[in-house]
Amino acid sequence: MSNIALQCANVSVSFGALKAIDNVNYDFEAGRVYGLIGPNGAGKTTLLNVLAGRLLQHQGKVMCHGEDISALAPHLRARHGIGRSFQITKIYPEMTVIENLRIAAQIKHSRFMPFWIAPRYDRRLADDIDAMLKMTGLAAHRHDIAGAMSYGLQRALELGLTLLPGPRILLLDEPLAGIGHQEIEAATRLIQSASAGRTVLLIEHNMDVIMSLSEQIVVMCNGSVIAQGTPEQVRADATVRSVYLGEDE
Ligand SMILES: Nc1ncnc2c1ncn2[C@@H]1O[C@H](COP(=O)(O)OP(=O)(O)OP(=O)(O)O)[C@@H](O)[C@H]1O
Repeated sequence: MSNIALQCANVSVSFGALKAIDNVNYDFEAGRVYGLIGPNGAGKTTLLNVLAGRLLQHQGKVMCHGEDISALAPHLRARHGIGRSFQITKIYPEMTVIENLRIAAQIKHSRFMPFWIAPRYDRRLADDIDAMLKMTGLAAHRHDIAGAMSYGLQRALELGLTLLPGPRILLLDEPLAGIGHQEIEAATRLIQSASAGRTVLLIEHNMDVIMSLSEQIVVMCNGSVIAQGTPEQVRADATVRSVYLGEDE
């Protein structure tokens, strides 16, 4: 069986005259963490939207474990094990942490449950929620109103909501955006533990974080993949340095 989890085959996206994605071909191997970098407007979020099914108007194909998923909406891609988080936090701010997680757990187990199954069903929900509270470090905040917590904790909760259905493929769009300095380390550790055993595509502008978390870096510019390799290879790549890392380095 192929070890390719996600595949872009000749993917292009146009917004009017602008070619946001220009014939991208890329195979993402199962179980690896990929960092997607590139200057503003390079096409990173657009590519993630194509993979997540939020942008169905594209040319070319998206394959998941060899199956063509190009026409599938996001909730149907979720059934193929694809989970996605956003630049802007998507939680239920008026609810408590545990209420937020309960909704995600209920969606996960949303099959018809006869009443005699209910106690076992409830136990499964409770187990899933407990596991996620532990993983996200939110156990002590379980009864806090989500929207009143620090932004770092809100992002941890959002990642928990994304992880609860058990995705095998995680698409993370700037998971550290807006997080204060003091919370970056904990958030990075959480992403690292969430990545274990999964295929991950990560967009992140914090270079130290993305270089430390990713096994492979994919560099985009003007809608194309212009370089790829390990973080060390990409740091040393002359083209990447001139178009992207140049000024910072
Ligand atoms: N819905 C849209 N309509 C028109 N143009 C769009 C749309 N979405 C993205 N674009 C344009 O497509 C190009 C790629 O945008 P995209 O958001 O994918 O880049 P990015 O690499 O994620 O940038 P950033 O790092 O700033 O988030 C940009 O020029 C952007 O302005």
